[in-house]
Amino acid sequence: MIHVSRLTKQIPGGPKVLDDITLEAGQGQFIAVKGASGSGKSMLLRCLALREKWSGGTYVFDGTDIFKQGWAGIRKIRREVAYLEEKPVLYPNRTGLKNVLIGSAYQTSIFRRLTGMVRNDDYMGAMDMIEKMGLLDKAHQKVSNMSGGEKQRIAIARALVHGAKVILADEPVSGLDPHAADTVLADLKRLCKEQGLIVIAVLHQGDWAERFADRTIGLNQGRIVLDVSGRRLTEREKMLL
Ligand SMILES: Nc1ncnc2c1ncn2[C@@H]1O[C@H](COP(=O)(O)OP(=O)(O)OP(=O)(O)O)[C@@H](O)[C@H]1O
Repeated sequence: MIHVSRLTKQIPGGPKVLDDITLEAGQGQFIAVKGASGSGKSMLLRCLALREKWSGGTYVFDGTDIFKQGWAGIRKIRREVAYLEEKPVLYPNRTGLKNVLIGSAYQTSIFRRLTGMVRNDDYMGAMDMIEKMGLLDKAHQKVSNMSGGEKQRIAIARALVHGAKVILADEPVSGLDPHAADTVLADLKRLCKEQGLIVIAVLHQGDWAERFADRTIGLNQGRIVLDVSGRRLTEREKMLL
């Protein structure tokens, strides 16, 4: 469903930070990205989310050749590909439910943005998703009073309610305690299997990649040097990163 071919990112007047990346990801796959600091993990996710301009390459998503479609392609990515940062960007003084309902500007109709009105179906859809993320009792609590793991799960619920088919998560659990990290990753894995979601997550630390991912991709100096099914890396493979 995602087919990236020969993605290159050259910093103007600077180095090539992604070099000839070719990558496919199918529905229901949970892919971990590993690599040393500066290897290009965040840049890869940011390019897939179209938060960075590509210097070269083709990007086919869900059968659509994104760059050939102009704005329509960019809008498709904004709507269907969610980018989750380590500290999710939420409205701290609003409730979990409100945050899930709001969505991003690309996902919310102009009418709803102007009036703040919410259809009953949307309300129920948001509550269903919050329940799925195990946060029903926190739906009406302000996000500022939530833990890091709860905030991540609200951000995931928000992405899914607004139609995300892909979640790109940059170190989604690095600041969390082990139990909260496990909960977030287990939720993501379950959603992959239940909803055919594609998750691509930077999980460089610890053993999260081998415990939760179906596949691990390793980057070194902007190139893919490793692409293995979900298992522990051998000592030799770790040396490549
Ligand atoms: N705007 C920029 N201008 C110049 N260089 C940049 C820019 N953004 C990223 N880089 C460089 O691109 C390379 C890859 O950066 P990236 O943030 O993707 O690394 P990373 O693997 O995510 O690292 P970390 O694990 O430390 O977050 C780095 O060498 C970084 O310095």
